[in-house]
Amino acid sequence: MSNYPNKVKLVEVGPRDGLQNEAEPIPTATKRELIHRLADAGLPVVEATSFVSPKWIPQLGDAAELFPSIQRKPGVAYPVLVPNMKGMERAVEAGVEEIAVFTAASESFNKKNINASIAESLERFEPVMALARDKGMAVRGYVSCVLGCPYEGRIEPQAVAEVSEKLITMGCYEVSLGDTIGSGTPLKAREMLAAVAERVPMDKLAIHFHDTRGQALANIQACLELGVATVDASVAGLGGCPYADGASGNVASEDVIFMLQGMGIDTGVDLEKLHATAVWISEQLGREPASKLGRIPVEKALAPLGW
Ligand SMILES: CC(C)(COP(=O)([O-])OP(=O)([O-])OC[C@H]1O[C@@H](n2cnc3c(N)ncnc32)[C@H](O)[C@@H]1OP(=O)([O-])[O-])[C@@H](O)C(=O)NCCC(=O)NCCSC(=O)C[C@@](C)(O)CC(=O)[O-]
Repeated sequence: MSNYPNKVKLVEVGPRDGLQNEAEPIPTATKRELIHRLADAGLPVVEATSFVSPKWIPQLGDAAELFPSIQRKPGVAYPVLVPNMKGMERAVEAGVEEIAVFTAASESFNKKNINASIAESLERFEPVMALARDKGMAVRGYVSCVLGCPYEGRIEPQAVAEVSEKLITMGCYEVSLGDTIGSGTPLKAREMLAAVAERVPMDKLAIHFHDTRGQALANIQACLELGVATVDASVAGLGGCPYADGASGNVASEDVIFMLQGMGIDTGVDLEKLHATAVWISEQLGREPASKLGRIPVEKALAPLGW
C-alpha cells in the first residue's frame, strides 16, 4: 500500500546547489534574477546562496552582496548554507532569516567537503544554532552521502539515521537526506528513508536526489510512497558538488513537478513559469537545460497534463 502525500513542498536549490559548481563566474545580477523568477513561479522555498569560504566555493563568493539585494516575496523562505560561526556572522549581517547547516553520513566526505569529522561538524553547529535561536532564525539540516560516498562506497542506513536524529535533537526543523552522487536506486532509497523515519518523524524529513545515474525520479517516487512530503530539486537540473567527484545535476524541478502533477499531487508551482525559467537560466549559461521537460517547447511539454 502506498501512502502518497496530497501536497508536496518543493525546496528549490538551483541558485545554491545548482550554481556552486559552475566554473565560469556568473554575474550577481543573473543569480538575483534567477531567485526572483523562481519565487515568482510559486516555489515556496528558494535556497539562495552559501556563506561558505570563497576559497572553497568561489562561485558563491558574492553571497554578502547578493543576499541583501534580493526583493523578498512575502511567504517565500530564502535559506542559505552556513558551515560555521564565521559564515553565520556573515549571514546575519546580510539579513538572512533562515539557514541550513550541512554534514554527512560519511566521515571521508565530510573531511573533504568541510574539513571536519562528523562529530566536529556538529560541535561547530552548536554556537551557530544557539545564535539562530536567539535571532529567531529557522535552521534546516542536510546529511550528505545517504546512499553512497565517493570515498567510502556503501553507507549504512543506520549511520544516516543517527546523524539525522542528532540534527533534529540540536534544533533543526527538518533534515534533508542527500544522495550526493546519485548512486541510490528505488528500493535502497526507500529502505534508507524507512530507517531514518524510525528515529525522525517523516514530516521532518526531506529528500534530495542527484540524477547522476538517471535514478532520481524513480527514487523520489519510491520515497513518496512512504509519505515523505518535502522534495529538493534544482531548476533545469543544474548542480553538482565540487567535493564529490561524479556528482552531476540535482533532479530537475520541472521534471519533478510534472511527475507530481501527473500523480494528482499539488505543489502550488506554476509549471509554465518554471519551464520558462529553466530555458532562461540555461541560455544564460550557454547550454541546453539538463531536464527532460526543458528541452521540449512549453506547450508540447505541458500538454499531457490536460489530457
Ligand atoms: C567549512 C570551511 C570554511 C572550513 O575550511 P577551513 O579551511 O578548515 O577553515 P578555517 O576555519 O581554518 O579558516 C580558514 C580561512 O577561511 C576563512 N573562513 C572560514 N569560514 C569562512 C566562511 N564561512 N566564510 C568566509 N570565510 C571563511 C577564515 O576566516 C580563514 O581565513 P584566513 O584567516 O585564512 O584569511 C570550508 O571547508 C568550506 O567553506 N566548505 C564549504 C564546502 C561547500 O560549500 N560544499 C558544497 C556544499 S555541500 C553540498 O553541496 C551537499 C548538499 C548540501 O547539497 C547535499 C547533498 O547533495 O548531499
